[in-house]
Amino acid sequence: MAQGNLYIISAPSGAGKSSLISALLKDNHKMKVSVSHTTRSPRPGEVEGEHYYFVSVEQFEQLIDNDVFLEYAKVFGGNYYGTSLPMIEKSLAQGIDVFLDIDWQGAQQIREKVPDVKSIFILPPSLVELERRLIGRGQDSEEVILDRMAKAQDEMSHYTEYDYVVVNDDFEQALTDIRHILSAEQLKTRTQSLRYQGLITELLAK
Ligand SMILES: Nc1nc2c(ncn2[C@@H]2O[C@H](COP(=O)(O)OP(=O)(O)O)[C@@H](O)[C@H]2O)c(=O)[nH]1
Ligand SMILES: Nc1ncnc2c1ncn2[C@@H]1O[C@H](COP(=O)(O)OP(=O)(O)O)[C@@H](O)[C@H]1O
Repeated sequence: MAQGNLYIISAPSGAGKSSLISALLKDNHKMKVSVSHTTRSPRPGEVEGEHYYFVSVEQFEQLIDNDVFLEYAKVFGGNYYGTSLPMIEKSLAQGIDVFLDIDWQGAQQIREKVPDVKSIFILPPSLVELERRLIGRGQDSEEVILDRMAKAQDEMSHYTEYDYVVVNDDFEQALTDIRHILSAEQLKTRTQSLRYQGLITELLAK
């Protein structure tokens, strides 16, 4: 069976990553989003095991010692965020594409370990609009929003490390751009050779 593709999506907080990923999940496409572990507190409405696995610093450090993480980093407010390996491996082996919503530090670690990972960076149309979206989301205090805005330019300065860049101005357009990326990736020779192994053997038989 063909292996699923591993995708990284990064963006400054508020650029629209989660909204775009949720919309993609509704497409008729075999894909999953990896659920990370974090030491940050849940926001209202966030569900354990759906948005994150919420753990203490001690639990997170135990998981690091047990080599559970494919990557991990401290992202906001000194909180740990990490991607655990077992679920990803299982899904990819079942031919399911897996999306990682992670920051640039995690992306760098994964590129070292999984050279054929595909990465997409989402940019906001402006800093003013980014702040408007963070405020509009209504999930963070003023202090946290200031922290997220301060980190936004640091995150965005890494955009050249990614394979694709999508500007999330018009939501539907950004979604279409990502769908095109997924389609193109599925048509890559390496992926098609695995999917059509039988056909190719038949076509090339003497
Ligand atoms: N390295 C790494 N970053 C992560 C992971 N999970 C989430 N992040 C990143 O942590 C940042 C903050 O996430 P969060 O606090 O949920 O706020 P959000 O920006 O609104 O999604 C985002 O840039 C996420 O992409 C992870 O497992 N590893
Ligand atoms: N293209 C867009 N135009 C206007 N608002 C958007 C757009 N994309 C996302 N949003 C809104 O911006 C806010 C932040 O989006 P979210 O997906 O939570 O960002 P992230 O996951 O990158 O932090 C949400 O309220 C979302 O509905």
